[in-house]
Amino acid sequence: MESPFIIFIVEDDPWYGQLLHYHLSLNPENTVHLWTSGQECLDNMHLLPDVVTIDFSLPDISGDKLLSTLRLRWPEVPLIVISAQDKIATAVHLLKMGASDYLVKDDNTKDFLWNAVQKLRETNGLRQRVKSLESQLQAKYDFSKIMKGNSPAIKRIFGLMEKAAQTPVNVSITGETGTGKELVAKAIHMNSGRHRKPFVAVNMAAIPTELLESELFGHEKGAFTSAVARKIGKFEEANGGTLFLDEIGDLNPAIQSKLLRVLQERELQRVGGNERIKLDVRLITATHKNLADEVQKSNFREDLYYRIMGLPLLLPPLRERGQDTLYLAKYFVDEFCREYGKPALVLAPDTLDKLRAYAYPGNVRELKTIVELAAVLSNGPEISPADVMFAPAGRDTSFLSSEKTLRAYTCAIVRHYLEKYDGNVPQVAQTLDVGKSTIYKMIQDGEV
Ligand SMILES: Nc1ncnc2c1ncn2[C@@H]1O[C@H](COP(=O)(O)OP(=O)(O)OP(=O)(O)O)[C@@H](O)[C@H]1O
Repeated sequence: MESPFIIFIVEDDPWYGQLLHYHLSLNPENTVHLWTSGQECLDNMHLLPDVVTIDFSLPDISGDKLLSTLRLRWPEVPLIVISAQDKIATAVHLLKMGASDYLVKDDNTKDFLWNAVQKLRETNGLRQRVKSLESQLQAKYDFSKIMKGNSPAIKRIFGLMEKAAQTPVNVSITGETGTGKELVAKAIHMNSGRHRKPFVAVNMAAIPTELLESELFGHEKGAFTSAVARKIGKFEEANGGTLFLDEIGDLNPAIQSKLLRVLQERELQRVGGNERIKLDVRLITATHKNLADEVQKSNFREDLYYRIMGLPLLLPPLRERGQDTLYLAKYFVDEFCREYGKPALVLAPDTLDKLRAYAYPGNVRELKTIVELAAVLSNGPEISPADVMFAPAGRDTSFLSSEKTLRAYTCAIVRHYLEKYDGNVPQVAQTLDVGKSTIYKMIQDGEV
């Protein structure tokens, strides 16, 4: 049940007070209290009224004195002044002191008061809804609630995210596709002092080069042939909040220079415009490339690199997060069942082996897709190895270019064959001409 809307009427004329009390009590959701003096009202403020109506001429405290006391101590509570005087100067004075409304005592007062209370109820309802949605959103972005992981590598990232949320420093996130870069950026924003302001994400690689400048900085009407109206750019959209620039490593040199200037000057001019627009934007960038290498190769401006680097976060690929693969797989299965109202599903031991053996070039995104598909395909309470389907082999074309140690290559090869033969260790051992126990040991040590 909704809590009642508490109304205080402070009125020394008993007949008039009763009239207002009766009228406002017609709505059963209102709880109305009638106080005949200012002191009585102050003594009962612990009841936390949603609105107080004040008669301007009270016996003990003047209306404006009571108004200023209430305003000072309970600034959130709306105050409606009811007065016999129809003087504009008094009304203006009281409204300036913080009264929400000023009503003159006449035959219509009770109806005006009814409407004023009704409006406050609606505003109150909306305010509470906004508050509850805000706290839901906040809870949704609680680091540990959205970013799952137990490995030391990911825990280190959580620690850095915490630090990033507490300061307005720029953040640069590096990680392979699907490692959670956008999730990290959103979580930092939602846990920072800017969480009530916009979070705007732009994928630089997805926007054609010729549109990028106007997309980021906006344009004025007529700036170019197709500019039929003024357009606000992503920087302006994010003003006061956070701008997440994904795939920053793919930026062409001309836009790199413009971006650098905007970041240095903390203001921008829309394309074709003269007005200088001040910016207060927290920048989070992400890339799957090694930006330092790109600087070395002269593909990325060194000055821009240092300007955006801020706090660097290196998201490890899933295959380097040890037991997190299985931890995340179980989490995604539970989430899937909860979301679709399915009875709980478990991953069979062979399925866990199969999931553990795969390299996940698409990282967490790929694991999530695989596990959700497996949950859809499964018959009965257990997800079997046959329900788990990986993308066609041979996707990982970067095999030799990634410059791993010999041991890491060995593990990758064993992982590949375990995947190919559905975790059938004797068959993998036979194909690679190694002992079964070597492979069992690698599985046991979490290497494959
Ligand atoms: N640690 C995690 N816990 C739970 N979900 C995760 C985690 N990491 C990533 N995800 C989920 O994986 C998917 C991919 O994450 P996200 O889009 O943030 O990755 P990305 O690195 O930005 O990818 P890309 O580089 O391809 O844009 C999303 O559905 C995200 O919610």
